[in-house]
Amino acid sequence: LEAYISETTCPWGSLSSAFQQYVCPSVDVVKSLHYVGDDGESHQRDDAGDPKGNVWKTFPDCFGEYCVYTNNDFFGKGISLITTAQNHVRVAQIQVAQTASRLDDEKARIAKIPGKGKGLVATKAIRRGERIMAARPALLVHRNIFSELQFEDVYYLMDMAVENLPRPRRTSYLAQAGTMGGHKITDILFTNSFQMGLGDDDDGFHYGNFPEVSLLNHDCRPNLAFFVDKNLTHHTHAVRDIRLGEELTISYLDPLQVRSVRQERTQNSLGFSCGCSHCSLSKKESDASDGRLLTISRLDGELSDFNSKSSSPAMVEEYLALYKEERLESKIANAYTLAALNYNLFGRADIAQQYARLSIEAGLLESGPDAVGVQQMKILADYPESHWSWNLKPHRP
Ligand SMILES: C[S@@+](CC[C@H](N)C(=O)[O-])C[C@H]1O[C@@H](n2cnc3c(N)ncnc32)[C@H](O)[C@@H]1O
Repeated sequence: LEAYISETTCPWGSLSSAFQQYVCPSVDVVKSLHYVGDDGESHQRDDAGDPKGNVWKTFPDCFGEYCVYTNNDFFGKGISLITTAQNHVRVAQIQVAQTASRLDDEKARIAKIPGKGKGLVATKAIRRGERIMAARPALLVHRNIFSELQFEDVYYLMDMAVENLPRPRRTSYLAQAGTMGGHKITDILFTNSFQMGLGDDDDGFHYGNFPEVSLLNHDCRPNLAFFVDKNLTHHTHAVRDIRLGEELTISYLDPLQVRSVRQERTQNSLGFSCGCSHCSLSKKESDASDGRLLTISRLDGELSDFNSKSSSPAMVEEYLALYKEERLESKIANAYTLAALNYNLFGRADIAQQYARLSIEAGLLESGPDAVGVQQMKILADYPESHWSWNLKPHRP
């Protein structure tokens, strides 16, 4: 028995309605009203939608502070954690509808991508702002196990965590590529994980594995942005219009770095030689790109120094033009934030508001509605003249 519940409304009144429709759609959530317990019988959930009783299993073999915790029902598909008791409590307290991960099958299909293995390609034209996927983790692993435990103990915990997942979840975990070699289950984690925090402290740092997301290859100029929200859901949205047949990509690294640094990172930390179009530019084109990235970095420093005497509207416009020329749509929210703040410092409320709205739109795709930067730009967009930055450096053309 399942209930279909409409969830999510967009809180951002100041955005264009076309954009809101993409970023904050109303979604049908499948919420199961019954669950199958360990006894194999069907049981009813309580009013909050959670199964009665503790459905987390804790396994007796722990190493140091780290144990395996598995819940066959969490997020509708099951999850295993290798973590401390404190972090287990943090995850167990998350109250979300039991929605399974979803990839809109109408938007993408699996394809072989030359030089990259498998990947996802668009099966229809996709507009900027459209959601591609919302995915839930199969495995969360505390990062300290790799520095604090012996390798044999790490492998034992990894094997146990995956072995205990429900069969479909285990199968999708094992279907992911592992490209670094060594212990297969650990290799899969390193090839396909995202670093994420479960709290504000260092103890919250984990590697999260989302099998549905793992088919997305890397591009230094990707067409998707992603973020993981506080309920551990991984969201991917289009950051520009995408053509039918185009590969869907995310960036595994900071796209503002110059080519040699990006390539060093993919080769030495991620274990592959990047074959994306931006890394394949001729030396001349790549040198020009690196020059723009270095200028962006210099202008960023000037525009972030709110006492700087040299900042000007022309500098802001040059900075944004370089972002566009560099095709940095997947990481442009911060640039619009700096533009909004600087125009507000110059006492130009109208332009500051325009850039604050662009920053909110980009920020919703890059970091989600709860991000501090998005909240702050909302205040500036609505009340520029009450903002701390208002007219501190009046600029008269
Ligand atoms: C998360 S998986 C992506 C899906 C993978 N291609 C597959 O077949 O399952 C990451 C791996 O894909 C390959 N890959 C991703 N982006 C690439 C790129 N830009 N250039 C070359 N290989 C890439 C690398 O082998 C990398 O370790």
